[in-house]
Amino acid sequence: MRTFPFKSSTNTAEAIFFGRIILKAGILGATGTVGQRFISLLSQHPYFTIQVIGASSRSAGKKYSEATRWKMTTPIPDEVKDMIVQECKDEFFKECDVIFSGLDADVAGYIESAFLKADLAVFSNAKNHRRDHTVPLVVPTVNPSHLDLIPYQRSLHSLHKGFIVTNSNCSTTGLVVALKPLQDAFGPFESIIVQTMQAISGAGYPGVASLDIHDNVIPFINGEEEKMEYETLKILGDINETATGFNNISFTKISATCNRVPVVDGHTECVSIKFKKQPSPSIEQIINTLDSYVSESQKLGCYSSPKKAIIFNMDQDRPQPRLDRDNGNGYSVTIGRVRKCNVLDIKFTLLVHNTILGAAGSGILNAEIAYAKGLIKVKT
Ligand SMILES: NC(=O)C1=CN([C@@H]2O[C@H](COP(=O)(O)OP(=O)(O)OC[C@H]3O[C@@H](n4cnc5c(N)ncnc54)[C@H](OP(=O)(O)O)[C@@H]3O)[C@@H](O)[C@H]2O)C=CC1
Ligand SMILES: N[C@@H](CC(=O)OP(=O)(O)O)C(=O)O
Repeated sequence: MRTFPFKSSTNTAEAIFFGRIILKAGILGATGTVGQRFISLLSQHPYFTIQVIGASSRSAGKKYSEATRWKMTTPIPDEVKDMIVQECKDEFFKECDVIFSGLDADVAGYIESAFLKADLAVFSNAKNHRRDHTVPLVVPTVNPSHLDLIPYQRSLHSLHKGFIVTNSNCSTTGLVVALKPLQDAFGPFESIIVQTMQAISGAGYPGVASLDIHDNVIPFINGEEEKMEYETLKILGDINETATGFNNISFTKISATCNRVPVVDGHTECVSIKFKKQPSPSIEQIINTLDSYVSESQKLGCYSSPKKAIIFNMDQDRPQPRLDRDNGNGYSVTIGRVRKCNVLDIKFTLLVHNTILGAAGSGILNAEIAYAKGLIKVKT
């Protein structure tokens, strides 16, 4: 296992001076909501340097500051604002050790496939490759063991260092962080019912029209419920002993209902679950299990890993998006209101930052874990 030698926030030059490993990162879809989050997180990251940024032909050839409509609350990082945006063609990214993709799903499928073919290591946010059984679908604080599929994926495409790893749908991300410790402790679920209240930033920029979302709730997000119902099972499943596929994408019944609400960042989810094994655990056992969960990314000491993957809040009116979305720098899921469910076994409410752990942050933490596991081959 490899570890990054230092854990501080010195700049790139100092890092090279100290002999630290620096991974050259390319960002696809750099001008969008997720792309901006990648830029903001990577520019403060001691082990990555932003090498190339790409977007559509509408943006290519322009300075980043002219091509993007920057919506982060911090300014555009100095090292990026004058960078020229490239077209998303693999030839412009061949010096990169890792590629982070925040591409629109209409184009992510074929662009990411071309990057894979060019032997590049791609961490994608888009939905396109998530259902491929040779592609790890990884939430970094839940199932990093699925990265072990990478050698098999490489062998199928005769690659030396390339692969595609996807992170999951943002609502699914929050849900599986809560479910994973419960499944590990108390066995599989009989059924799961989840209702989401999803932030506007989840729809990208400009996203939902202000006249639709202001003073309103929209009870439909295209394709979201199907994604939650499928991705949860893949993520909670096990890969087989030869790391060539999955053992048990389980038969848990899941029902998701997804709503868009007038919140800027942070998806809230109300979850009810029933365990297969009865009698079900007590509320106290559930709370202790959630509160004491330690993810593999924490054990590996990854730079972006939150100190706690789950932050349990006992207050009766939490979690709330405005108050809790930045917990663990946006990498923790906050859970509260654990109580008995009169229909299933238990119910609770969770909150996940949709563009950090739910998107760019997962890609970055997945890359840190893949590097620690020796799965990223760095150009020397
Ligand atoms: N927002 C969120 O919370 C989450 C989003 N995702 C996924 O991440 C991806 C990006 O989402 P988001 O940032 O919200 O979307 P945006 O619409 O904000 O950004 C889309 C990006 O894709 C680029 N793009 C569009 N068309 C092309 C093209 N033909 N060639 C190259 N680049 C192109 C855009 O470039 P340009 O500016 O030049 O048009 C822009 O950089 C999507 O697949 C989304 O489903 C996943 C989890 C959460
Ligand atoms: N659909 C999510 C964001 C998203 O783009 O998800 P996905 O990566 O699964 O397409 C939302 O609206 O909040």
